[in-house]
Amino acid sequence: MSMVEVAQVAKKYDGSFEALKGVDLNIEQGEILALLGPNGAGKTTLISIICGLVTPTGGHIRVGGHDVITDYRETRRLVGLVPQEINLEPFEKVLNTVRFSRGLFGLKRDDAKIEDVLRRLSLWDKRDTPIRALSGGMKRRVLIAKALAHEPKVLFLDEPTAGVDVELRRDMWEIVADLKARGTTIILTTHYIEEAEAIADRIGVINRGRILLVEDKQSLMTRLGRKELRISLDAPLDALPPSLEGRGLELQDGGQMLVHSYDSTAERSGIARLMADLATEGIAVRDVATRQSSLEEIFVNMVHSEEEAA
Ligand SMILES: Nc1ncnc2c1ncn2[C@@H]1O[C@H](COP(=O)(O)OP(=O)(O)OP(=O)(O)O)[C@@H](O)[C@H]1O
Repeated sequence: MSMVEVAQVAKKYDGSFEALKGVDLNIEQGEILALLGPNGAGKTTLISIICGLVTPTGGHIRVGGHDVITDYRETRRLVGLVPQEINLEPFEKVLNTVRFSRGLFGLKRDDAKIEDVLRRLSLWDKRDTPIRALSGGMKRRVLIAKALAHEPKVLFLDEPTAGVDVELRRDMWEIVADLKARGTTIILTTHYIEEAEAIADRIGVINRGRILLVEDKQSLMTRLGRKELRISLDAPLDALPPSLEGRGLELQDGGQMLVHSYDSTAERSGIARLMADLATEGIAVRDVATRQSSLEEIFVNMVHSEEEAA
């Protein structure tokens, strides 16, 4: 059984604008899924629906096997949400803020649990500090602590590192890795492809209310990631010799660079034969380099071709 099951979920705002158009998504227990998508793609709407904060206009959602609408209380206890915006009470102290969040779920007070959460987020020393005296980064940690106070099984992070510095971003990634190690299922939305590349197990791409794909990160990068062999020539070529035509080769930089695109997963890349053919043609090679398309290029191409098709 998947931890989160989303089937044909649709959302129309104001009865007309379709923010989600039949989304299907399953998330397994203990995995980290990154939802990538441009502004307005529907990411926040989707996670708000799964958390039971926004009502869908169609479809079904189950968390831990419970329906989020008919079994609202049960599913609400299973999920924790770290929102995009900082919505904390400025004069409240850190410890009380987090303790209060646990109380909201009707759980009895458990100071040992709260201490554990605060320590894991490096907030224990700040427990008596009022929120307004914390740095922006510390406030983000408090948001995570609040979301973890009732020990949820599934944690949603809505753009956890938007606008934070590099150091805090890396700290956040460590916090997420630690949660995963403890068995928490994590769904995060992000604009940062680097973030998805660094921490996700699977990647979902969403655009204009539709999921374009959901795939294991590694296989996505190998499947869509073309590789290029860039051969710098001793002397520029005006044109490809006829023996090298029709093999996916391209001359660049005024004929100084020969570019061979190939599928890095194929059994034979054709590189050895190409180098031999260059020697036969008397074409001297100065240098060779390879480059692989990043997840960023894959993503931009995918969203771009969908926009063109629309
Ligand atoms: N309460 C609302 N009423 C009307 N339209 C809304 C509402 N909330 C969101 N929308 C619209 O639905 C679309 C999807 O918004 P959503 O916030 O889910 O996107 P997102 O992918 O999270 O974007 P971002 O990355 O900018 O946060 C947008 O066009 C947005 O304007």
